[in-house]
Amino acid sequence: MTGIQKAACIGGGVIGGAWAARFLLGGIDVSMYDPHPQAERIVGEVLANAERAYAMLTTAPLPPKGKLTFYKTIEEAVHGADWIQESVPERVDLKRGVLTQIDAAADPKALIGSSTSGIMPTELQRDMKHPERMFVAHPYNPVYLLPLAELVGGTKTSPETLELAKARLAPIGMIGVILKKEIEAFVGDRLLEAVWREGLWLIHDDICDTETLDDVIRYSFGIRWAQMGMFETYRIAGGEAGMRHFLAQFGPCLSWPWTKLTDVVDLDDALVDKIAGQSDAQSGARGIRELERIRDENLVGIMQALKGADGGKGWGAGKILGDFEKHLWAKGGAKKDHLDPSAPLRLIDTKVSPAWVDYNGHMTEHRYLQVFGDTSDALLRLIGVDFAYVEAGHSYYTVETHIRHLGEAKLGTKLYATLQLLSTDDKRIRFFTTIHDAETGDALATAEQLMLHVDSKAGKSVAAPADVLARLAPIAQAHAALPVPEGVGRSVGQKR
Ligand SMILES: NC(=O)C1=CN([C@@H]2O[C@H](COP(=O)(O)OP(=O)(O)OC[C@H]3O[C@@H](n4cnc5c(N)ncnc54)[C@H](O)[C@@H]3O)[C@@H](O)[C@H]2O)C=CC1
Ligand SMILES: C[N+](C)(C)CC(=O)CC(=O)[O-]
Repeated sequence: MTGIQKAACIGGGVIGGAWAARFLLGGIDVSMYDPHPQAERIVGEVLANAERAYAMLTTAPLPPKGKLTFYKTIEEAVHGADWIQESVPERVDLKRGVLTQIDAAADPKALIGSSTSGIMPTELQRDMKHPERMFVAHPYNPVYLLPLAELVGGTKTSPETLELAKARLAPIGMIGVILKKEIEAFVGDRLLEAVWREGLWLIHDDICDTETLDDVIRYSFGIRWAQMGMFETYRIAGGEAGMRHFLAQFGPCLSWPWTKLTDVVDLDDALVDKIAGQSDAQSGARGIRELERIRDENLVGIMQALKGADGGKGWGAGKILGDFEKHLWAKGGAKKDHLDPSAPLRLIDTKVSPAWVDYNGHMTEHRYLQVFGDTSDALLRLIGVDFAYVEAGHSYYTVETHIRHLGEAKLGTKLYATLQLLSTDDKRIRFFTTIHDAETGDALATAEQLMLHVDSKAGKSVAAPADVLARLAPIAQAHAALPVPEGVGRSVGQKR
């Protein structure tokens, strides 16, 4: 994948700060320009939340975090950047001025994206000298978690620019969707505005309050939209007769009408007070950063669930997450030259994230199995059993596991896992993994496990190929000389 080498963020508010976090956590250095006196604090807080979210999102090896530098001018900030993202307030005159300044100072080959929620790129690129590399890259909040950027070109944008932008977003876990034509507010905000307009009327007319309205969304079609969107959902709602039947049944309702879509509610002081008051009553007990953290935990949970959907292939945003993780593993997984076979292999470094903690206030039991599984996956990648190998039809399956819990891991505890081979043959790998507290080195849990090499299409065990066995052999040989770890061969309840 062709990635971004250096990014510049012009504007570091809600969206610019979150773009910066997406780039930095993707290993890209970021130059930032924002005249706000507290820009560094604000971006720092967004980045802290983003790091917390990534720790929950994935155990795949993130690249070393990029370096964030604040500059006093746009010219300095864009110097050397190959992706420049403009995220200043939504005013056409301001954006046009800033983009023209960026254009004058940037490398002519740099891509220039605007975060605008609705202004057409043709309007924005009007005064630029190199408008062919300017486009809208409209993201969704929080940019560091939600993968979509709508890519929209203006009349002067070259088609190559949009393709290049799409390719450069993939390595940071994003998906660029190229729109066929430019239109104000693009696709997402057209839909959101329609729903929002209707929501404002429902509050204005005292049909419900803000909390009830949010409940209606989050207990019903909000969850549905997160996984299938609108048309695939409605296809199912048409039953066996599908979309045609759905359109025939519900199409006529469009003209009854059920909505006030074309009327714009007057956001006068009374309505603003009413909405703000109801929103304070609904959510005011929590600060914005706290609400952001709750939102992020929920989004991570949804995305992780979707990653395992469709028989493990991944679905929707979960498929994008799965592809991102494959890319991370391919780039950073198990650095072979750092692994010394004369000791148990240190294969995983991780941290106890909030989603891992149970009602006892410590890491819950299935997360231990997850870390053990991630560790054996790392061993497999080391011996050449990677995603391509599995897709080609062979794999190792775990057939037996015995876990012992020896200590507690609380929220935020840094962990690492070491693996020692106990015995191997052409089909089997028996091994012993220890999860350690990274601060003290103490063993917190151990697992003795057995994996079997399989032909996954035939559904039976077969001998592993010679090249895999050849990579396994030197590790097995070196580990045979190590003392047998305490706990090997223990059964449940057995006395020490
Ligand atoms: N907030 C949201 O949910 C989303 C916003 N957007 C778009 O992102 C853009 C930014 O919006 P937000 O981040 O929400 O606004 P914001 O108000 O949080 O941030 C704007 C930032 O731009 C800075 N700024 C003002 N003039 C500047 C200049 N001349 N040069 C550099 N920085 C300057 C401000 O100091 C502020 O930090 C807008 O175009 C908006 O439509 C896109 C997707 C979602
Ligand atoms: C409210 N908004 C128009 C700025 C929203 C967006 O542009 C996208 C989003 O994150 O909802």
